[in-house]
Amino acid sequence: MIALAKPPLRIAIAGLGAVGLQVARALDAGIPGCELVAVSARDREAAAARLSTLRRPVPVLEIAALEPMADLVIECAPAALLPEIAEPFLAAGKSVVVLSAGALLQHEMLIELARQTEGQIIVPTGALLGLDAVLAAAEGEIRAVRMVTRKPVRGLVGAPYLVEHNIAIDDIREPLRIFNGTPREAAVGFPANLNVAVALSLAGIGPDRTTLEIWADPALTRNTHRIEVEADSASFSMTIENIPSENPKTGKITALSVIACLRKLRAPLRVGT
Ligand SMILES: NC(=O)C1=CN([C@@H]2O[C@H](COP(=O)(O)OP(=O)(O)OC[C@H]3O[C@@H](n4cnc5c(N)ncnc54)[C@H](O)[C@@H]3O)[C@@H](O)[C@H]2O)C=CC1
Ligand SMILES: O=C([O-])CC(=O)C(=O)O
Repeated sequence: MIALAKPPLRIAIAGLGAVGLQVARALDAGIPGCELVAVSARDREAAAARLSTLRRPVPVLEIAALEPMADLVIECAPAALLPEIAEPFLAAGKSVVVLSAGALLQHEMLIELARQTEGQIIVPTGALLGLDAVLAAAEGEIRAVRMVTRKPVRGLVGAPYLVEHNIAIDDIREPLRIFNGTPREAAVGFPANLNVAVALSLAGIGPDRTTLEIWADPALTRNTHRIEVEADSASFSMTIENIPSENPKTGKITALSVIACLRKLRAPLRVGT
């Protein structure tokens, strides 16, 4: 006997920028088992105009109005909005896809809330690679995880860490190391830039034992992340060179990672950890 079809997962998107708009378009084009039901945006009129080309336009609502309408929300907004977006969904035992992964470290109560209600926080691989291998290695013993991020100057300007430490990068002619520390420190100093390092640390040995260097490189056009892992099961190193999207801080692959993650939620065949 064939089981009855499940109702589609009702999906809301909070933040209609470089990531949100592309994910909205993909959902509108069709991701099996998923249905876009609403979005939230700062400028609601502009968002409605951007959505008018969808086959099935959806309402643009306040953040607080999303939860009653949806089973899952995709947070792709400025990091400061993470608690406002995630908390109602988690309190109701629902799921949240989190792009502003760095902000999870400042709001660890969200993870505790998900534990209590059996909700779920899903951090997609985003602009990074290899979290499947890092997760597998973490089931054994990981000795070290190192990450080196190199970004074009325009992908870093304005970061609070640079302002606070009076580091001027606009006119540099050579690559300059601007940070050497941990993902926990970077999440505060580079909230719009180093979500990837926090995602890596959550998959591996945590935000205090992972090490991170950030370089501003005037010759680069791509956001480049290199990861090196030493574990009792394997040693591996990986590099990704991200082509920036319409937002120079965000690689094009980020939205595609979210789309792949959504496709996996109801897929008959799941590949990768
Ligand atoms: N985990 C990862 O691998 C990556 C994470 N990110 C993070 O994902 C998030 C989204 O990135 P992008 O789409 O590039 O950013 P974006 O700046 O292009 O879009 C964010 C959108 O949120 C909107 N917004 C602002 N206030 C709002 C409010 N009160 N209600 C609803 N919407 C509001 C803005 O108008 C903007 O359209 C950022 O936090 C970014 O740092 C970005 C790249 C990779
Ligand atoms: O590489 C990118 O495109 C984005 C990035 O570093 C991040 O948000 O963590």
